[in-house]
Amino acid sequence: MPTPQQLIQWKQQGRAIAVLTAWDYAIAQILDHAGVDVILVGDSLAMVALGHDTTLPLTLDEMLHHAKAVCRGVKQALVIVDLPFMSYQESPQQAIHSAGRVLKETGAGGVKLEGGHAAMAETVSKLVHIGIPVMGHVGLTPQSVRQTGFRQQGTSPEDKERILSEAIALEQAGAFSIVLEHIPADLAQTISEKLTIPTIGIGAGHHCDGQVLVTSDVLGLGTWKPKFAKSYLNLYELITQAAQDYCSEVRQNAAIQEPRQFLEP
Ligand SMILES: Nc1nc(=O)c2c([nH]1)NC[C@@H]1CN(c3ccc(C(=O)N[C@@H](CCC(=O)O)C(=O)O)cc3)CN21
Ligand SMILES: CC(C)C(=O)C(=O)O
Ligand SMILES: [Mg+2]
Repeated sequence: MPTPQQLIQWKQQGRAIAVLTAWDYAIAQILDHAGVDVILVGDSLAMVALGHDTTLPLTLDEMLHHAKAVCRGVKQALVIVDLPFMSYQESPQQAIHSAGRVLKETGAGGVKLEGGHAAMAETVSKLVHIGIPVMGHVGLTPQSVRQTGFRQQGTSPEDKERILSEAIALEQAGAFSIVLEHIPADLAQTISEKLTIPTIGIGAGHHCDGQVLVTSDVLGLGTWKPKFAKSYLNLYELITQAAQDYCSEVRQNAAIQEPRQFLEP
């Protein structure tokens, strides 16, 4: 199992970090056996597993329920859990309480939270001082969807400057890694070169130190995905075919059995 410290060493060695999301035991077990380095229990599960339109409705208790299931399926990978919207933004104390529950009640190795402004960097620093590994997340931060939509961030010079300074602040606060979501590739490259800790990109080009995708997008399981997400399989079609094959077999067998019932005394 890679430790947060090992991920920093992998960056120095130029070994790329492969991250995928999981929300239940079955998927987590397969990803772990497949050799995925880090399994993220992303709050995107609100959308891909629970059917919400955004990640905002997910509660900490719901996240703990999914994170426990994921951890039962993982033997090798490092498991990181997203802190849900409004389970950490109120105060560093609230963040400590929520991250503490994640580490106490699941087998996870750390938490991820969104944003890199001064107040969030202070929260990260307090979590790290307690001994809780923290992954940062800047660029498109879906918990701010009501402000930004799901649009690409870091397109204006001021925005680029702000996102770079947030990433630096998170590294200085002690984050062991940072997700860069939906920002231009040149900005992601600049940040990756400036930081000692590894960057994990999603829709942020090929110059990051690792990549993350939402597993339902990779598997082609959902009906909607971001334009930057690559599918390696079309599970939607495969499951449809299997379910239809099953239905016709059940109906065929029923058709064979039905006349017999009339023959029985
Ligand atoms: N299935 C799934 N995959 C994800 O990667 C993902 C989620 N869900 N849910 C949480 C966030 C939301 N993410 C998203 C969602 C949409 C776009 C996207 O396609 N943006 C378009 C349209 C933006 C708009 O609404 O105007 C773009 O052109 O940027 C990007 C990232 C990434 N995360
Ligand atoms: C896409 C990743 C980075 C995430 O935060 C999530 O799945 O919730
Ligand atoms: Mg998330």
